[in-house]
Amino acid sequence: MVARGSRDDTSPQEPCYLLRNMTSKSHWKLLALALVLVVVMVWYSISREDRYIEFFYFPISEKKEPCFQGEAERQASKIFGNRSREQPIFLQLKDYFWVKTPSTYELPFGTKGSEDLLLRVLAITSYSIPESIKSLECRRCVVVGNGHRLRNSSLGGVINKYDVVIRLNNAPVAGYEGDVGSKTTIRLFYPESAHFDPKIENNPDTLLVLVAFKAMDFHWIETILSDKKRVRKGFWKQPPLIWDVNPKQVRILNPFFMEIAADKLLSLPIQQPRKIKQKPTTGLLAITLALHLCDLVHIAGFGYPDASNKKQTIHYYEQITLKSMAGSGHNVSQEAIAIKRMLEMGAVKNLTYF
Ligand SMILES: CC(=O)N[C@H]1[C@H]([C@H](O)[C@H](O)CO)O[C@](OP(=O)(O)OC[C@H]2O[C@@H](n3ccc(N)nc3=O)[C@H](O)[C@@H]2O)(C(=O)O)C[C@@H]1O
Ligand SMILES: CC(=O)N[C@@H]1[C@@H](O)[C@H](O[C@@H]2O[C@H](CO)[C@H](O)[C@H](O)[C@H]2O)[C@@H](CO)O[C@H]1O
Repeated sequence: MVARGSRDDTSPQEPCYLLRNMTSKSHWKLLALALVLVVVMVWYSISREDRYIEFFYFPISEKKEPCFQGEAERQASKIFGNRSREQPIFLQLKDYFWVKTPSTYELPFGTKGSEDLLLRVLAITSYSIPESIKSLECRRCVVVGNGHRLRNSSLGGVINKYDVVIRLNNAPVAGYEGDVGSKTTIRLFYPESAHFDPKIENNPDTLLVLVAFKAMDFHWIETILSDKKRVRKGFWKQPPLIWDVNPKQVRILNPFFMEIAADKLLSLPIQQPRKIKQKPTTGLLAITLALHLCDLVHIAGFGYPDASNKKQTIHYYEQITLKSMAGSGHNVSQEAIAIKRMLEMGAVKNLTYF
């Protein structure tokens, strides 16, 4: 006989049994709900950490990638056509002084209307490709984007092994060597992005390549290099007033590369109404340049977070979000498509993920 009140003393019809049955059912429901909540929270935190699209990941190998002379050029001609073969990488004085090279477009896609200011800059800077690059049998290049994906990547050693390391804007090296390396062969910049100490963030022989967006950009570099009276107006952000660089290391990027990046990679109209000024990012421009300068092109640190990911920081070196880019004239989703296309066709390879 079982005593009253013990575990087995209720029959299914009794209210006590029903109550206990209900409680155990709601326990399961609660448990299931908690599980769903945990799954959602894990998924959310992973997606916030910017690690969720790992397509086209290119695992790093210790061996040097085989390099085939002319390979990037072959790929470039598929994307950009053959017209780019005759184009110099950097603008030359002779083309603006002895011959008045006509340009179809205004800056940033051409030099039309900015020739006089440009001439003054070309007279004090240089245009040659350094012997250290020219003499290479095969040019292995890496374009280092400023993306957050480089943070804690430990790619520094791998990046330093390339013959040519291309960096962008004010992306720092000092303090981030383990993730981004310390070698800088070429750095692309414009006045508003020149807020870096050229001596600390570059190597003694780094080429500083000006990407001109407006005639004032030529004027700024002239005042800096010739120590003339600085101009403060006409920039969307005050450029540095002192910038300690050797003019012989400064180059002016041929705006032709901006034109083909806009046209062939993003299908942007080159002649746009004054108000709508859409343009490729400096990173996409650098990839375009690399495909014309190098034999092998790898990229690292490219890729923006999803537009809905409002809190994800975009740079490896500072805490800013996609919001900072509103009004900058870039279409990052269109650029992602262009980069994926280049990855798929094997024109470039990615050291981070995309
Ligand atoms: C406020 C603003 O205008 N920001 C622009 C900044 C800013 O002017 C400079 O950093 C100087 O301070 O410059 C830009 O770009 P930014 O200097 O941020 O980055 C350089 C290039 O790296 C690639 N990138 C960056 C971050 C990220 N999450 N994914 C990436 O793929 C891009 O290809 C990018 O071009 C620029 O010049 O393109 C584009 C940005 O729009
Ligand atoms: C007309 C004008 O100066 N527009 C400015 C844009 O060029 C500038 O974009 C920035 O212009 C740069 C060139 O100067 C680069 O292209 C950079 O990628 C891009 O973000 C934005 C920045 O927030 O401010 C506007 O007022």
